[in-house]
Amino acid sequence: MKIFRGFHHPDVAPACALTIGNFDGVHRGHQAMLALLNSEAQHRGVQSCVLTFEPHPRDYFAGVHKRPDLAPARIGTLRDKLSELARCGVQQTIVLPFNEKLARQAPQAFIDDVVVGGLGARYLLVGDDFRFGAQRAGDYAMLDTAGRERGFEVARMNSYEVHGLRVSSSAVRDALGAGDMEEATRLLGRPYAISGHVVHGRKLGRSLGRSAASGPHQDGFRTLNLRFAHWKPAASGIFAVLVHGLDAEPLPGVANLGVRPSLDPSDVNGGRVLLETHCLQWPAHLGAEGAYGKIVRVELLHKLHDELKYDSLGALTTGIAKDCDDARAYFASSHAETRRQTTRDRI
Ligand SMILES: Cc1cc2nc3c(=O)[nH]c(=O)nc-3n(C[C@H](O)[C@H](O)[C@H](O)COP(=O)(O)O)c2cc1C
Ligand SMILES: Nc1ncnc2c1ncn2[C@@H]1O[C@H](COP(=O)(O)OP(=O)(O)OP(=O)(O)O)[C@@H](O)[C@H]1O
Repeated sequence: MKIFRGFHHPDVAPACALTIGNFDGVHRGHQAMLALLNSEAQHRGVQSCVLTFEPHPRDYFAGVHKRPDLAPARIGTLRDKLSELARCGVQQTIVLPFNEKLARQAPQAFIDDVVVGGLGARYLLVGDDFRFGAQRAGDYAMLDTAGRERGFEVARMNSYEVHGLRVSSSAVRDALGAGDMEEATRLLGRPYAISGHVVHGRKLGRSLGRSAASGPHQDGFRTLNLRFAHWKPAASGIFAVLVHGLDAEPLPGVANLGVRPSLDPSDVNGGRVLLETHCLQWPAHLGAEGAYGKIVRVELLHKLHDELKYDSLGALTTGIAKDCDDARAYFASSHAETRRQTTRDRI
């Protein structure tokens, strides 16, 4: 999949079958839409193209109005979105910075500058609730009229539903917020996952478990850390996870997604949202530093509990040791084994 920031680039396809939206999570409704988009693009001999925004428009307005509560919790980072769009077979994605100019652009100007002038849309597919342009004043009827005048076809996608409910990013956010990973999986059509480069933490984890130097924890609770590049993740807490991309088989682990309230907030990652994963069994052949710089995908299969503010490092160590035991118990259950089998081929 080709990715462009903005559409003023010589390699942007001169004509395309287009869809527009935020695509946070790339859920089953989005997937159904993208399948239709791909087949319409193929039929017309043009590229399938997604136009998406970064930041999310509601993040932009939350900033302008100094109302962080208006920002939607984020299901995935831009990296997650782009990798799922590519997996859905999209040929080209344009990431448009959502800024003041776009926020103020009248719907007709958006059609002229972006849809026709910038992207050469021959076919435009939108959802049944799609609105666009300043004040969200543009709608399907306006697009349809413009399409007749400017020579592009406009189609509307019916709501894709699961058990009678429209699948939406908001519904996925609600499921993740409630820690209901089974419901999130149903809506996403895959287990919820976060991917990214393994970055350095402050290497405290390796000494944490050692104070309880016995049993399986004598090497400490080393963690592999991914940054979640948004301040408001839709999910948070402690999870049983599978790590893909390090070894031939996914590695079972236990992870913390959050801001680590028990630690000193002034450290290098203080306040940043991290996904910190402790693999329950670290393959010897990877070596102690074998994960740094690699891109991994961590599936959050089952929530154990919310992040806690422990009052000492000793209490944190005891808490993590219990989380490891609980994750082991989860993986020992037949239910988890089924999930593990079904995710194996998605590295
Ligand atoms: C399974 C697990 C559970 C955790 N739970 C919490 C928690 O409830 N509260 C908290 O403040 N930090 C929690 N942490 C974060 C640890 O404080 C952090 O991973 C540890 O200090 C290592 O940091 P480092 O990777 O920078 O070395 C957890 C970490 C793991 C791996
Ligand atoms: N279940 C669905 N069925 C059909 N089309 C959908 C569905 N969900 C989203 N779409 C369409 O996909 C495009 C991108 O959707 P977008 O990510 O902006 O919205 P969303 O998933 O409804 O998110 P939110 O809940 O935050 O409004 C839009 O045209 C939207 O109408």
